[in-house]
Amino acid sequence: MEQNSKSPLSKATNIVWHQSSIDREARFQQRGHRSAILWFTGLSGSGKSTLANAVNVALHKDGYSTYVLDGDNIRHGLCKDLGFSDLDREENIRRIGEVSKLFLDAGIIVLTAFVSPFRVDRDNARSLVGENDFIEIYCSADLGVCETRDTKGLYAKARNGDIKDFTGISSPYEEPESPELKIDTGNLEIDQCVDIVTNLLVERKIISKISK
Ligand SMILES: Nc1ncnc2c1ncn2[C@@H]1O[C@H](COP(=O)(O)OS(=O)(=O)O)[C@@H](OP(=O)(O)O)[C@H]1O
Ligand SMILES: Nc1ncnc2c1ncn2[C@@H]1O[C@H](COP(=O)(O)OP(=O)(O)O)[C@@H](O)[C@H]1O
Repeated sequence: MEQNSKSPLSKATNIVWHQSSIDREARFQQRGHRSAILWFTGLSGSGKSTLANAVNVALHKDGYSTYVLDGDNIRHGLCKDLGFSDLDREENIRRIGEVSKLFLDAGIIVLTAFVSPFRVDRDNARSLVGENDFIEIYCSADLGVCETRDTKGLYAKARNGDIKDFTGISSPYEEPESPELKIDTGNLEIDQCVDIVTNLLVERKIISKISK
């Protein structure tokens, strides 16, 4: 199978896809649960990291194999060469999509917490995997709420002009049109948000049950 042969970034020639002898079904049998990508998106301060980490704790406690990829952390390593221009964000999300796909193949429920402001970039990440494997979770909190939280003081800096291209202030956020979940993280308690996510995982038979 050819991979990314049409990507302008692709320099791969004479490369042949190597099929692993252990597939997702085998990992599912061993682990007792399916893998999935839980793609949290929303403004800075909307609660992506908090919710992804709380869901992670709930799943881990029940023995499910999980991993969180968080924007702030990934930008210290894998994506430390990238800034916040539209093109850099596109490349950031492209890499995260590819890494998430590897986690999916490894049988892990991967939770990604990135602003991922552009619809086309999120849709490209979705298109890398099967429709049932990608769960887009829109952490929907008003800009005013996010700005009031401003845990890192970034909104204040963006308003002052000390940070350029800041999402919601000087760079756009394109709301998801039909996410699997839209969660009112501006008003709901974190535990309520966690229940919404874990209930969907049970409903979709990714996990069999979750303890409350
Ligand atoms: N210009 C600008 N715009 C948005 N966010 C900024 C910016 N500069 C720094 N930060 C901090 O970086 C975090 C967002 O990184 P992401 O990798 O999630 O961004 S993106 O998906 O590539 O748009 C984001 O983290 P969260 O607050 O957790 O969302 C910010 O803390
Ligand atoms: N559902 C929620 N209700 C109240 N406060 C929240 C909620 N989710 C997150 N927070 C708080 O909002 C702030 C920003 O959350 P964070 O998870 O860092 O957002 P993001 O990752 O989207 O930037 C933190 O102080 C966090 O404790």
